[in-house]
Amino acid sequence: MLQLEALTVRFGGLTAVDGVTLTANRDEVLGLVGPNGAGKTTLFNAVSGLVQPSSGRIHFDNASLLNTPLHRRARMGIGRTFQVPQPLHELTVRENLLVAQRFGTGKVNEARIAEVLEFTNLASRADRNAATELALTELKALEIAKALCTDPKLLLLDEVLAGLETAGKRRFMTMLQELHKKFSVGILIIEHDIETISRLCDRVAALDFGRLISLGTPDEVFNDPEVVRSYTGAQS
Ligand SMILES: Nc1ncnc2c1ncn2[C@@H]1O[C@H](COP(=O)(O)OP(=O)(O)OP(=O)(O)O)[C@@H](O)[C@H]1O
Repeated sequence: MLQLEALTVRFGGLTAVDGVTLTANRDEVLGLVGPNGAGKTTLFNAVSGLVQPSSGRIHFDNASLLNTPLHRRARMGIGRTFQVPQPLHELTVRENLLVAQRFGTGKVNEARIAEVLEFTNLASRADRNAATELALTELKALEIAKALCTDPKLLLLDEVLAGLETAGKRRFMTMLQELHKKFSVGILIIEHDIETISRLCDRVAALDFGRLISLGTPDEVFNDPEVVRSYTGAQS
């Protein structure tokens, strides 16, 4: 579904993503890991259209994305969440979903919004102010809900579990597993916690200094000496 071919993103002299070739399929949960600054968010930004690649190709459902503006990519089925939840201030939870859906699909589908509110456990919070009246878990659920109501084929999740305590993390992981099946949406997730990635993901891609250094099952990748070296090197 998503195919990256030798994707490279440079910021001046810095190569943030360096020749990454990778495929993400609709029937899988694919984890993206790597030390801080490895290029994970930049790769997401290139796929969703926030940054322009310096070279390489991005295809989604066999169509090139290189000259495709942000809102068109959303309409093609690419949904994303951000590391820091970004609700629209002054608006309720439901209004946030309406705006996200309008942007992502060009129309409003109230039934889909009701289904998504129910699924993300936000139905009772639908008329609350999104910016001031939600707890962190609810804000994170809203990020997922905003992406889900655009009917995505692929969800890019940027550290959605960060900051949650263990029980909240577990509930959230279950929700992600369920939405993957119920809405048949592929997931590409950035996450630092190895246990979370191991439980959630079918495959893992590891980046270091922008390069793809390992790709395989969670076991294969986390036991790959180059991946171990990239993490221990980053900490020393
Ligand atoms: N807009 C930008 N301009 C200049 N440099 C940038 C920009 N965005 C990212 N970078 C640099 O590109 C590199 C990759 O950053 P990126 O945020 O993609 O890494 P990451 O793997 O997502 O890190 P983290 O796990 O800390 O979120 C870093 O060195 C970062 O400082």
